[in-house]
Amino acid sequence: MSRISECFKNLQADGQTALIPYVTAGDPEPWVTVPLMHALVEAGADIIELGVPFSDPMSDGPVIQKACERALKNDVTLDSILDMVKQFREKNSHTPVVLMGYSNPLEAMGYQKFAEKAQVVGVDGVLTVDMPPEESGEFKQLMDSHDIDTIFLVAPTTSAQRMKKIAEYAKGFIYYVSIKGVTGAAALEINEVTAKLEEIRRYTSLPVGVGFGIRDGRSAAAVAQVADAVVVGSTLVRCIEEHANRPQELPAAVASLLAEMRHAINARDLASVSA
Ligand SMILES: O=P(O)(O)OC[C@@H](O)[C@@H](O)c1c[nH]c2ccccc12
Repeated sequence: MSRISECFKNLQADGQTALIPYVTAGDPEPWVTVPLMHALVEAGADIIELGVPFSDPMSDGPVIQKACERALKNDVTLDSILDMVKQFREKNSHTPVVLMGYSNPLEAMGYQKFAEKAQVVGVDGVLTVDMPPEESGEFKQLMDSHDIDTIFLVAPTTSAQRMKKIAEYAKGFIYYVSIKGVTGAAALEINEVTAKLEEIRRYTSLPVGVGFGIRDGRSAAAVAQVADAVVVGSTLVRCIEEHANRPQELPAAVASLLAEMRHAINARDLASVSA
């Protein structure tokens, strides 16, 4: 069983929801990423979504776009990111790491080489925003044969027919993008999300995570009531931006934001158990 499936299985057994922070690798400086990942785990992260910075991140809003720019200015490459995962694994063998980004950097390395390296350093999943499952053939096969889960996005506009296709191709979990638009946009609408998750679950028994528009403990706790995982990106990345010129303080500051969300989710979980 993959590290991701194992993680969800354990959480579900305890009636808990996964908390998945997104951070861009190498932002604001390469050395920060590994200590930040450890701090996030300590603050309650169950899975880490590590962004591979890209020069043209078309699904990302200004906050994550700027994070990509900061990281790229430091010459962060896919190779150096794989090295960060390797370093992270020296002290953490249980927290799944999902590489999240656009297909271009993976293509540039070559899918075969990427699959081999990613498996060796301990990457558990990949989410390539601009690669729809129908076009993922060779890539997906390589990920499968190297035990790396392929995670795909479902959007509010995704048709039932495409949901079926995505459910066929997805491994690990399915990522439901709660709102149309880019990362860091408006707040999500919980009733709409609830209805959509019901629909997605008709097609898959995989866990379903929700991201986009989760900004605080309240929205995290609300989503946790209906989703298997809560993904938080821009709120954390904004905190990284604010600490860009005092990076020593950054891991603790970002971790404390995440810890607030963890507490809010747990409080709700407990309330619903006793209700
Ligand atoms: O930033 P938000 O609104 O909290 O949403 C999570 C999101 O940042 C993260 O999962 C992500 C970063 N880049 C993406 C591109 C597409 C889909 C998702 C993402």
